[in-house]
Amino acid sequence: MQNKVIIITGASSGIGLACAREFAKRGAKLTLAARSADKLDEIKSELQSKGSDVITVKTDVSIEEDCKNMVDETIKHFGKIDILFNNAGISMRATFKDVDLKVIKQIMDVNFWGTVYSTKYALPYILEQKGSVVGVSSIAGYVGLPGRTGYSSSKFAIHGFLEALRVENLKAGLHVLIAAPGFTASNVRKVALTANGSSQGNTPRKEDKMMKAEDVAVHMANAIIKRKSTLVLTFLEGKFTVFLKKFAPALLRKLTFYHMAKEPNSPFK
Ligand SMILES: NC(=O)c1ccc[n+]([C@@H]2O[C@H](COP(=O)([O-])OP(=O)(O)OC[C@H]3O[C@@H](n4cnc5c(N)ncnc54)[C@H](O)[C@@H]3O)[C@@H](O)[C@H]2O)c1
Repeated sequence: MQNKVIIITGASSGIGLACAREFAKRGAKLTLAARSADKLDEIKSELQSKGSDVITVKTDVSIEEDCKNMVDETIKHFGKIDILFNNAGISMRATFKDVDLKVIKQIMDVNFWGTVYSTKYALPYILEQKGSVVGVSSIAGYVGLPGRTGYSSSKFAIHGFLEALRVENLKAGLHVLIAAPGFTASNVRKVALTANGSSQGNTPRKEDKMMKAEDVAVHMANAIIKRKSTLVLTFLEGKFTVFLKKFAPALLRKLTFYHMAKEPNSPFK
């Protein structure tokens, strides 16, 4: 990753922040994008004190103009883009029967449209470098998860978008990685949207029993360097789910239902 220019969306916490630290450690030059300028500036200072070349761009990825600006600022400072790491994302916790449709729309705007806008403006520069577009998906992008209709839809949509993009640019030398971490300790569950669009405010799972974002970041960096097409992390929630989806989908539906229904205050039983 030495001297590669990488844009990371959603770099202010969780997997995005851990990737910023990991990629910087490996010599990358970074554009850190998220909505909170203060948080980004703290991270920039930390990484700059270790000698990294880093800029921050306050960006709401659900706003097309912000994504264009993120790319323009990167080109202004670094002159090229090698890798776009589409990581910004939000989740939900409500059944479709109860959920306000604005919640589904908000999730699509951030997870799907954020990826589409960012990729649209960064792609011409990435093609010049024969670089990489990464989409941080989820196991919810392989199997529809109950209580997560909007989240699963957004991740399935990312898979379709990135798979098509990969084939379209086969001859141009573009690398596309679809990465699906399993449960990883982060803010994603705490800030997940409820039926009326408010934040859930707490996590229903034991975050300390999950993968660490720092470990996920090492796998992400290795998968980018090896130009892998997919990365599915963890056996039980990850590889096993993808295997069952292919060979025993009815069994997977039952296991998914009972596994997710066990969560405290699960919105479905
Ligand atoms: N943590 C997990 O268990 C897990 C599992 C699978 C996939 N993922 C995916 O990993 C990615 C990162 O999530 P995380 O777990 O680190 O959660 P997180 O909540 O800690 O991080 C999400 C990041 O996205 C940013 N973000 C949210 N909305 C944004 C917007 N409109 N514009 C710009 N930035 C925005 C947040 O500020 C934050 O920096 C997400 O796409 C998530 O779906 C997470």
